[in-house]
Amino acid sequence: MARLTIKGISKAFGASFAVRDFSLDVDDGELVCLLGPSGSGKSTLLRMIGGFERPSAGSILIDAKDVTTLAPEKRPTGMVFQSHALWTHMDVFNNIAFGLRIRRLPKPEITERVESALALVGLSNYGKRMTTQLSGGQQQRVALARSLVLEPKILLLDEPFASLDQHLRERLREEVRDIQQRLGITTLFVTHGQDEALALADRVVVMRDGGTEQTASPDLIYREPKTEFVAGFIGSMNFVRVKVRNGISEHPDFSLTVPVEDGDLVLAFRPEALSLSRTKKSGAGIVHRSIDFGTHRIVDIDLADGTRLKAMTAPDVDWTRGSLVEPAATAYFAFRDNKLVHRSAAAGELQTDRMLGHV
Ligand SMILES: Nc1ncnc2c1ncn2[C@@H]1O[C@H](COP(=O)(O)OP(=O)(O)OP(=O)(O)O)[C@@H](O)[C@H]1O
Repeated sequence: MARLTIKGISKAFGASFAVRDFSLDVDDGELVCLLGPSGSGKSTLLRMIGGFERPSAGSILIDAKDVTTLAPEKRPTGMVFQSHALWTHMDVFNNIAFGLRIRRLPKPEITERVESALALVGLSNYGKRMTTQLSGGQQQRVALARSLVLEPKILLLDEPFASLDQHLRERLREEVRDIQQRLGITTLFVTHGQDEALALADRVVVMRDGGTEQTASPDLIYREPKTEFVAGFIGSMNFVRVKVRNGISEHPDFSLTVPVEDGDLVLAFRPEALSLSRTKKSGAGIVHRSIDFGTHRIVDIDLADGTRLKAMTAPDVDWTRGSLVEPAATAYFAFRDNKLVHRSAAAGELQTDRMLGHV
């Protein structure tokens, strides 16, 4: 088990920064997901921790030992990349044994450790297969075993399942979570799939432009997004731009009491916090589409100003296309200049698991 401490690291490529003054503490046995849009610096950060990239500033400590300038093989880290890069001229056993041979371990120990790594990833009896004879999912399992066999203190996973289909990705991420918990190995997992991050992580770091936008448990990220960016990035969210005058938002559909200074504001509602009622009033919202997901229904509504909203309703009420509806918000967030300035009391009670993967 190991603790990872990242202190104010930056990485500049020429004049631009891929990572900017990034700090994070990862606890013994914790699994942290780095989540963010393409180009937000996730891979660069992971590569610096693994020793494949030298930081321009800052330091990286593993169990209080400074490893900032150590070569990858001198660090107690194991990294699994998006493309597995297995050796095609070697069988599975030798792919996994390679790192142990370099370390000159005795032969019986190599055999024992490779076999237990194969068992860990569910590939016992695959040792003699050539890697070209494996499916994509099996190849990623071999890549994982190749890292785990070296017993790293810190496991670094850079979108390891990005190239696999959704079903397999879900299965493998469950397996990784299982292995990670069984071994109690401190893990950093890069992804740009929010469902993956929320399903796997003890904590999520939402990255943007090389910095941290928010670090919190998946549940808190969902229920208490600190910025408009995080609110829009995690789960489904509706945004409506309003002007606030005398503490009331001026909007034909969402006239709410918002205890903030007058001025422009962005109101944000989760689909499950939007309730609909039928109306005959012209100028109301119009149902664009309504999809039955069995457990719930997702209804798209167009407002008069062109804004499209998503509402989550009970599955058994059909909102036919073209019906006039009045949306009302039961919970909302209010953002100004990207920062959360107010959250209605009910917003803290939204349920992460109701929404994930559904909208
Ligand atoms: N070797 C390099 N030389 C120059 N610029 C680089 C280099 N590596 C990364 N960058 C830049 O740094 C920024 C962050 O890249 P990085 O790959 O870390 O992002 P990412 O969040 O992992 O993206 P993705 O999700 O697409 O993999 C990008 O703007 C990228 O173009």
